[in-house]
Amino acid sequence: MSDDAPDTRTDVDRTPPAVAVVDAQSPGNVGTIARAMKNFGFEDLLLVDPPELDPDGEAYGFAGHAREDVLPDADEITFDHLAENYHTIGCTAVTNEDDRSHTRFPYSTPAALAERLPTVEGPTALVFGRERVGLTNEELARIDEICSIPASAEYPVLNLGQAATVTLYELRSLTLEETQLPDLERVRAPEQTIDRLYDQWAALLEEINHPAEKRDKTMRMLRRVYGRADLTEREATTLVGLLRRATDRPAEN
Ligand SMILES: C[S@@+](CC[C@H](N)C(=O)[O-])C[C@H]1O[C@@H](n2cnc3c(N)ncnc32)[C@H](O)[C@@H]1O
Repeated sequence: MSDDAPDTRTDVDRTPPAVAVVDAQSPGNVGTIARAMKNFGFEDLLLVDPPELDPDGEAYGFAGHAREDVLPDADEITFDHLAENYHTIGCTAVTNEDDRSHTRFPYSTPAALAERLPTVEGPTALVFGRERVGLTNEELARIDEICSIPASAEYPVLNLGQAATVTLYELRSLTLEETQLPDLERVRAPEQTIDRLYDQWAALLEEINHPAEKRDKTMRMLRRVYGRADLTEREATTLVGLLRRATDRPAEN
């Protein structure tokens, strides 16, 4: 963010949640999660009972640029330490059958969590479970709240790497002040350029002897079309140029 750009996010807690993975059975999953963390600005990876992470193996192979920091900086901790020192958010697929249990219910979606997490005090951790069996009921019972990704009712269980990636994407407002995407607002056509476009259209309607009684209606239609089109400056000036050439064109014999 540039120095003079207004920061509308001053109320956001700047400490993003840690990401904890419990008993990740495959090193590749740890690498995938580390990469997603780096993509979406998360830094603190906590590993409970991790597999061996060989620097020449799958974890580092899948981690992309996270092999430089997120992965080597990961902390190995116990589940007890996690439960006792963090506000824990257990990520798990929740289904209709879970609505009477206090283990997986109630839940927040990741999008709802992104809104509410800044109001939670102290260190927080998103907790992901094993690829094969997820988080056990005993582990879920010690977790403070549940987060579940809305997915197909027929098949709501994502694989571990996908679940972490979707969740971190939804929570990116907690970590990223800006993304790589160019600001569309900066390239949008200003009002003066759009006015020039309408002036050129009016000149063209005149040029082609569009019936006088239809001109207002036609101009209204054009304003609606361009209003929906959300033109960039470059698009609008190109159209102005083309219309000007059509208007200036000498009459054909
Ligand atoms: C392949 S799943 C585990 C499947 C296991 N049979 C279960 O039902 O939990 C691996 C991990 O991905 C995460 N996960 C998968 N689907 C999810 C969803 N819809 N919402 C939130 N987390 C999900 C959970 O952390 C889960 O422990």
